Amino acid sequence: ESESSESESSESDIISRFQQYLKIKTNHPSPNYKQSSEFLISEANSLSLHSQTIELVPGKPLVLLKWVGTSPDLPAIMLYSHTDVVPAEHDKWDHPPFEAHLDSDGRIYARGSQDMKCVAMQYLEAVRKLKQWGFQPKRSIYLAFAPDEEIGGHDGAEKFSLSRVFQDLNVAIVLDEGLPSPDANYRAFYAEKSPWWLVIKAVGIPGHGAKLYDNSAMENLLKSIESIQRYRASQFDSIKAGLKAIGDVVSINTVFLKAGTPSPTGFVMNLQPSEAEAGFDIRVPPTVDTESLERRISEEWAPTWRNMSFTFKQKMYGRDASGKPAITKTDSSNPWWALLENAVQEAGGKLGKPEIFPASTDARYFRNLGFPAIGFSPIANTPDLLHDHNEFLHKDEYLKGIKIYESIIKAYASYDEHEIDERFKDEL
Ligand SMILES: CSCC[C@H](NC=O)C(=O)O
Ligand SMILES: [Zn+2]
Ligand SMILES: [Zn+2]
Repeated sequence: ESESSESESSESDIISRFQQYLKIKTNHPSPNYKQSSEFLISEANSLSLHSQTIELVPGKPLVLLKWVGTSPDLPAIMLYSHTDVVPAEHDKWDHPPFEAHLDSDGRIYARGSQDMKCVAMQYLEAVRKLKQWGFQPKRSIYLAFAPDEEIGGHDGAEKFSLSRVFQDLNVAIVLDEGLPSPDANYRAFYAEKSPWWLVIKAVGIPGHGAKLYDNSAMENLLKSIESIQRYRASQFDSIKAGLKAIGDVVSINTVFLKAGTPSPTGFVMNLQPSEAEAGFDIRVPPTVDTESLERRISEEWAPTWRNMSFTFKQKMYGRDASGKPAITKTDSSNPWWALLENAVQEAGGKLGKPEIFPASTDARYFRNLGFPAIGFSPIANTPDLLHDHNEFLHKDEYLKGIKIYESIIKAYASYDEHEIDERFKDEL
């Protein structure tokens, strides 16, 4: 009886630590990084982990923790997470997004419960358990808690990945976030799409709203939008037909439309405007022929002969320094992939087919520098509610994820290529 109440109380401690982190308002546009850093450092102290706060940009701290390995010269393991979260529309949630409400079913509602405060705390809880059991890592393990992923990572992962501090860590493998899986198989990502945020603008002759004439700004912009919608449908159709996965196609969505002549009661209704603009969030898989997409943009979607121009608010290429697609290998040339698959399996889970992440994560900065990076969040049987209202994680799924990380950290920190574990020999 005492045993069961003991394990119950430790489970509630684990959940309440998760809730504490979820309650810290690290939402944009002004994330409270001071509070999150203090919390993470106090967790580190309770685990006797060495901690360091790195402020590559003032007010944007990255907390770096270290568990020293017994063979500290072996390349290290990096357990990476971002501390910031996207904003939440409080009145559209069933439970306030920063109260981490645990409902009677066991669901924990909070902004960041899936993206990705869960992962951050699961790393720490797994380390706590491994330490309690007396496990000693062979490789050193770093835990990095970085700012600003949700706004592009420029003052976080980008600067960190290029810093002397990071280079000196001698990292072998980076683990970063993935996505929830609606079924029982976990999802794992070996690459990601690159963001192209495109704005196209049309100009044209203004005129009376009753007139029919060619080359108005609106007509020119709408022709582009029709063409973009056809392209979007062709990409989406190959997913709907089951021929391709979301990670393998170009996604393009219209995210703003800006046109018309404002009036006190809305817009002037009998005036065809001289300018019209639209914005698109495009995501480009790493192996797509970017030149042909660029040609499509300049020749079909924003051709100068139709009085159009375009700019990019963001444009990245998923390539490494040598120009090759920034892809982490999933074959036998990358032992970390097989180790992950095995470790997940030993903890009673299963990985689905390796995927390309449909959006952006900080992992791209490490992959572009040639480091292997795997996107993985141990969340199965859960709807993907990243950036959505009512983001939640069931406590049992959270607890299961800790076991998954215990297994991964054990396997990763023990892996020594000169002394291959017999169990994995076939797969490696
Ligand atoms: C391109 S920088 C923005 C990064 C952001 N990451 C997660 O959602 C994304 O929109 O993919
Ligand atoms: Zn995220
Ligand atoms: Zn996010």
